[in-house]
Amino acid sequence: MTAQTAERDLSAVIGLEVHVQLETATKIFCGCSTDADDGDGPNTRTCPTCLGLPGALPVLNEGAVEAAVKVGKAIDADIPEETRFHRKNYYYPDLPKDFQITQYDAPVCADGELSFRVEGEERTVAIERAHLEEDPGSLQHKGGSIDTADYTLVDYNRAGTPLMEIVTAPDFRGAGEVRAFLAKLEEVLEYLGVFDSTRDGSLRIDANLSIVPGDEIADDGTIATETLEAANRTEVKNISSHKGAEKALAYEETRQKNAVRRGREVEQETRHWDESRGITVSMRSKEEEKDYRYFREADLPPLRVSDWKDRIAIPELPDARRRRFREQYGLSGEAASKLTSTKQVADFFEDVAEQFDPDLAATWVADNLLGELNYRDMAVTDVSGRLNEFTRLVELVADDEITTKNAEEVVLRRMLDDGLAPDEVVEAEGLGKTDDDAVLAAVREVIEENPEAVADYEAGDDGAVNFLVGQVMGKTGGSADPGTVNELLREELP
Ligand SMILES: Nc1ncnc2c1ncn2[C@@H]1O[C@H](COP(=O)(O)OP(=O)(O)OP(=O)(O)O)[C@@H](O)[C@H]1O
Ligand SMILES: [Mg+2]
Ligand SMILES: [Mg+2]
Repeated sequence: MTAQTAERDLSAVIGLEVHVQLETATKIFCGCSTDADDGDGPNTRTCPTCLGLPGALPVLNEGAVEAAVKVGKAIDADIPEETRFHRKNYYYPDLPKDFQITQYDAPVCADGELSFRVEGEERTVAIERAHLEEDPGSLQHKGGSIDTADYTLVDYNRAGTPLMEIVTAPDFRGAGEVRAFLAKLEEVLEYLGVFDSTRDGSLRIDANLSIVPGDEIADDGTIATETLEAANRTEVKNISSHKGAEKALAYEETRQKNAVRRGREVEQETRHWDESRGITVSMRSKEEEKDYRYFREADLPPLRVSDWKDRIAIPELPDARRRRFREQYGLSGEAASKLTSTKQVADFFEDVAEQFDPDLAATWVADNLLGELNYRDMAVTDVSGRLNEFTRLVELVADDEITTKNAEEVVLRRMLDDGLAPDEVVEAEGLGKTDDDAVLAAVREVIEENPEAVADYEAGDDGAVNFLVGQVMGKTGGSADPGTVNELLREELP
């Protein structure tokens, strides 16, 4: 077999476990703040419960369950009548009580799915389950990374932050698909208001990858369960960015394909993604389920969500909102995508579109505002308190009080750079369109001062008007409307 056929005959199979921090004010089993890093220093947001001291009892945070139910609804999952917590036992310094309270056989969400677009195609990946659990503390490796550090410090401020672990089926066939999926997942979670992507470490990925011979993949892309179970997979733990996941998986795919091609077996193991070196390194052989000695968490009774879940509402999700924007406002697909990129942008646009022609609102929000914000590394959330100022700017343009060019290039920029209100910029820069009398006076002066151009015009040279328009624009400091000047000139010329 040549290397080329071998390449074609092997396919990567990828499944993800995505851990997302749910946005709640307090931790999942105690009243400590979830603000892990508000400047007070390590281990200041802790109590006997999240420190795992003997005898401390967990009390479930209702807000965390509501957030989880919202996620379940957004991914079309089944939310069972009753959900339960289990103890997953393992020894590691980030987990002082030596077990993590998590879910096992009755997770809060099961059998969901998420669709996303990759390279112009719609893909749907199954979500096997999504369950609630507590985040462990965070380790800080000093003098190196996890495998090379001199020593390690532990901070329990993060311990007990509500996490949702979202487990996909092994439905991905490449790292690029994973990246597109993660972007879509984050978008949905942010729309739900249960997640903050700007928070450090708020999304962490365990990426599982195995190599399967291409002829084991059916025409519809499915792979037999026995094949999936038989394939040795590696799990790259704790990747903290989309880009990291993409790179780690691309690396792992190449590494495993090379091993298979050389006739070596891939070890079933847990690996670590070393961001700075751009490689994955072996950490330990993969633990098996029995290693965790799962058993019921007796300190938390089973939770009935059956009637409660119906009262938990979710907002319009990005796909639906994009569709509605196209229909209701007549926007192009591209404009609708841009304007729904975050819930905040979409809300902002709708506030502006309520007051103006949707096309004008779309141009101003999608092109001008987002462009200028992007250039400054700012987000719509940085200006959401200034909606009135922004609508005033659009109003100045709509009412023809300032030119579009000045609005874009002067007013908007100074609003963002100097925090000025639009009327203040117009005043400071003298941008108000010159009133008609002043323009007429300038037109007459220009005709007086340029007898040669006037003669050319009389001789039939229409281009001479353009020259005269330029002269008038110069006299009025660019504030006159060129179309009006043109008309006035033709009226005044002999
Ligand atoms: N052959 C395979 N190749 C790649 N990924 C796979 C394969 N089979 C299963 N997976 C993926 O492995 C993951 C299994 O996650 P799950 O949480 O169920 O178990 P785990 O990793 O053993 O448990 P833990 O939570 O302790 O890490 C899923 O994302 C699944 O899609
Ligand atoms: Mg898991
Ligand atoms: Mg795992």
